Amino acid sequence: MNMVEVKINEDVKVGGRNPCFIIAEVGQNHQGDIEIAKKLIKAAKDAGANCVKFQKTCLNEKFTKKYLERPYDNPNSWGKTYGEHKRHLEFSESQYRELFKYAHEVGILCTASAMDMVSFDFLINIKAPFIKIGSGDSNNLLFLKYAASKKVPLIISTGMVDKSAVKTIYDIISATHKNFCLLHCISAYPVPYEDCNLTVIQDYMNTFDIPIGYSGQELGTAVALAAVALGAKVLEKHITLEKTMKGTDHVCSLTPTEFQQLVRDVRVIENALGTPIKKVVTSEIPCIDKLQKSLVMGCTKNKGEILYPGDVKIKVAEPKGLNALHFEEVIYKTLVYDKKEDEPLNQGDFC
Ligand SMILES: CC(=O)N[C@H](C=O)[C@@H](O)[C@H](O)[C@H](O)COP(=O)(O)O
Ligand SMILES: C=C(OP(=O)(O)O)C(=O)O
Repeated sequence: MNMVEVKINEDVKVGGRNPCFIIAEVGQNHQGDIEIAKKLIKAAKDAGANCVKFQKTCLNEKFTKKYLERPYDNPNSWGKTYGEHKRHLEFSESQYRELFKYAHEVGILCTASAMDMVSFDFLINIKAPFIKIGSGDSNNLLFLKYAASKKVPLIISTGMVDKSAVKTIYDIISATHKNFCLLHCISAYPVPYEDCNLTVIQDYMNTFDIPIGYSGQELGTAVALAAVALGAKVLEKHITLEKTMKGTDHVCSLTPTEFQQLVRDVRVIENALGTPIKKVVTSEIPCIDKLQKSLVMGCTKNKGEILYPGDVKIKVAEPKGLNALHFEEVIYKTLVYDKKEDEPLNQGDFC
């Protein structure tokens, strides 16, 4: 496991031995409604997430005019064209300030993905603690260089590209600073389980000397939990008030209750990962006392007689004899006391 930490602010560090940093991705699940956005901030806080995240886009920077004008005719659309749809989902600068203020009052870190350079500057301006760069920019080398030059903490997703592009992302940012994490991500809504390729997390951990995480768009929490067990130090999952709401991402999002269960289970897993040193632990002592086998006499024998293999048995006994691991050491030794069948055999009973 690499021990490198990323410093989000004075109080929050990601990676190393720190608990997994869990991001509740609101994205555009707020339906363009600031009250829903606030409910989601509160839900993220109540669920135990470390951070709540939005998506900030300057539409003319991210999309071509023609793309914005194309019809967006589907059940998740908030307008006739893609531009109208996206405009409906975009909060203004003052709304962002209100949301950041609300998150501060609620007591949860709040940030957004910068979907373009203008939005990146905007987020720096409103003092986002770190900036997320989503998979939509994993091939945007110009943007990545720009982001690197600003030297703010970054969390970067790597959907839609292959490993060589991920190395390029790493090279671009690390040429300027190392205060960033890479997230394994597959960009499909939802991701079929067989496409999650979670073991990429381990490959990233072996390749890059920065914290590695996972941004999951698959259904449910099982894959995300496995990501943490594999070593993810950042975990991002979408959150929604209701999966049946209109919008592309709701279906692959977690409800507040599911998000709470995810956070709870992540913490259980982290606790349970423990140490790779196999040892007897204190909580096993009652079971050792009750059920661990030890050496006892297989038959009645007298002082001076030799203990042949069939004379020593391994049984659960009370009181206990020697740990059964010592079986070989006892065989062919001579008894120094008379012993009845089933009596424990202890150090000093033979020579
Ligand atoms: C790759 C990327 O940006 N993905 C984002 C993060 O996961 C998504 O939230 C998209 O913004 C969303 O799926 C777009 O949906 P529509 O096109 O219906 O507004
Ligand atoms: C697209 C985003 O993230 P990801 O690629 O991790 O889904 C995002 O944060 O806006």
